Amino acid sequence: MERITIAMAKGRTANDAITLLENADILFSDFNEKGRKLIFVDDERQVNLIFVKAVDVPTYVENGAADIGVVGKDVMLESPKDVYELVDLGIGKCKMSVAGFSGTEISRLPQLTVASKYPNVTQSFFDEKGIRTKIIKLNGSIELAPLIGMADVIVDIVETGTTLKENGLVILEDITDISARLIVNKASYAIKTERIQQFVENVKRGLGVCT
Ligand SMILES: Nc1ncnc2c1ncn2[C@@H]1O[C@H](COP(=O)(O)OP(=O)(O)OP(=O)(O)O)[C@@H](O)[C@H]1O
Ligand SMILES: O=P(O)(O)OC[C@H]1O[C@H](OP(=O)(O)OP(=O)(O)O)[C@H](O)[C@@H]1O
Repeated sequence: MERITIAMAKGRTANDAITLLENADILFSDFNEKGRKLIFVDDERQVNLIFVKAVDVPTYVENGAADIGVVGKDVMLESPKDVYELVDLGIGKCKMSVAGFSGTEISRLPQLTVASKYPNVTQSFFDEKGIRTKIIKLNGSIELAPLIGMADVIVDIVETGTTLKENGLVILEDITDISARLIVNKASYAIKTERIQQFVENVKRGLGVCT
């Protein structure tokens, strides 16, 4: 049997992703969410699991360092990669939204300053609306930007809405729903077709998705 390598993030989606693999009969008995181990090997089923930063998952898959990846749709939208996106895994559900102070009229401003971790998605979204923007790329604590006057609005992930609420912000417009996707390296899919198709079928069966 050919060995396959799966890349995923050891962040908030890791536990659900591990459960998905378990449902597909792939077990990493020594996995511990609090541990710092970055690579796990299942010799019986010929699967390696590597933990990388969420935004790097598609890079590992595109370059063939991993055959398969589990990654948020937000990451794929921001930096599209030349990979196959095969399954919506239905975990890591959240949405990407424009948020700001209640009553902010986006289209009234001559130029909108937007803070975001997602500058490319932000640019396309406002370009499509014909709204001129200045985009400030941040890597975290995005909700702070309107509070200190650095941006008029933000584009960020909203899950429970707690972060917005606790900072006195509201959703002004939703951009898109987000969930984790299973992505596959194109060459791996060509070379290890049966092995990868079998893996994908097992994952889908574990998800309860009809194939
Ligand atoms: N509340 C949330 N905030 C951010 N991402 C969320 C949330 N809920 C689900 N997600 C999904 O989980 C992924 C983020 O996972 P993770 O926490 O590992 O990455 P991260 O926020 O970039 O963390 P880090 O910068 O610490 O690596 C996102 O790409 C998104 O698809
Ligand atoms: O709607 P909620 O459930 O409150 O979740 C949304 C928040 O979670 C994420 O931040 P994260 O925890 O990744 O922190 P950071 O971006 O500030 O690093 C995201 O950027 C929002 O700030």
